[in-house]
Amino acid sequence: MSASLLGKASDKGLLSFGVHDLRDWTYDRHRTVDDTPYGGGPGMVMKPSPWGEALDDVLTPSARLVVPTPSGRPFTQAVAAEMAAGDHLVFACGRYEGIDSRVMRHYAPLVRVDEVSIGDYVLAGGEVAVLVMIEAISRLVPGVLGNFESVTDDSFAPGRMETLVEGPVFTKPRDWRGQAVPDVLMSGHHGRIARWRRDEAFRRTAALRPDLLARLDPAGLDKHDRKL
Ligand SMILES: Nc1cc(-c2ccc3ccn(Cc4ccc(CN5CCCCC5)cc4)c3c2)n[nH]1
Repeated sequence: MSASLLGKASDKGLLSFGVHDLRDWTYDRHRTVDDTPYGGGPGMVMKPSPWGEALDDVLTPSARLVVPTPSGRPFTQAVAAEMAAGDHLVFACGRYEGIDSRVMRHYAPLVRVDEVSIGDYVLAGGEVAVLVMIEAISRLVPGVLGNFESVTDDSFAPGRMETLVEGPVFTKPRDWRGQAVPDVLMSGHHGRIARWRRDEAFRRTAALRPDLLARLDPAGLDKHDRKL
């Protein structure tokens, strides 16, 4: 029995994973996957032919091809939720300076192709970006997370803001190094606790992520509070 989140999901038959080695689709002695860029420039570019052979074997008509790249569409919670609704995701992990652009163009008429960035910084390849996306997507698949609670409310539907706007959290002991847990959380008054958490969440978000605040639906948050 696996201990990991994804291992458990796999054991439960909620998700299945396959990892493929691009070099299995090379046919030269050196198993070449890269070459110099046309037009010059730094580094190497991944050849289109191994990718074409591999993706012809791995893709299915209902698959969605996800290609991490520094300049792609931002990967957000909403994109994660969109991808979690699908039944087959194929992630193409590039290296070097990226994959020959003709590969994405070739598959665009056949399957949904998304070139996606996980942030405005440059990694050495797509693998770590894919791990980030797999974790963010998998936790939104029903049954994968044990505590899938309170996100069923439509104002907190997965992919909305429920995991991006949160207040401070506390657990035992009640006093730690001279800091006490806020009294309201000990009151047992769920209405007051919900309101305090919402206010703290807004306060933290205003301070750290004012850009998110603009997109928040206060009505939704209020509605959520009333539900508690
Ligand atoms: N969010 C995020 C995703 C990635 C990511 C994802 C996948 C791959 C595959 C390779 N790399 C490395 C790399 C390095 C530099 C460039 C830019 N370079 C400029 C000059 C002309 C050619 C292109 C592109 C790719 C990747 C990087 N980084 N950050």
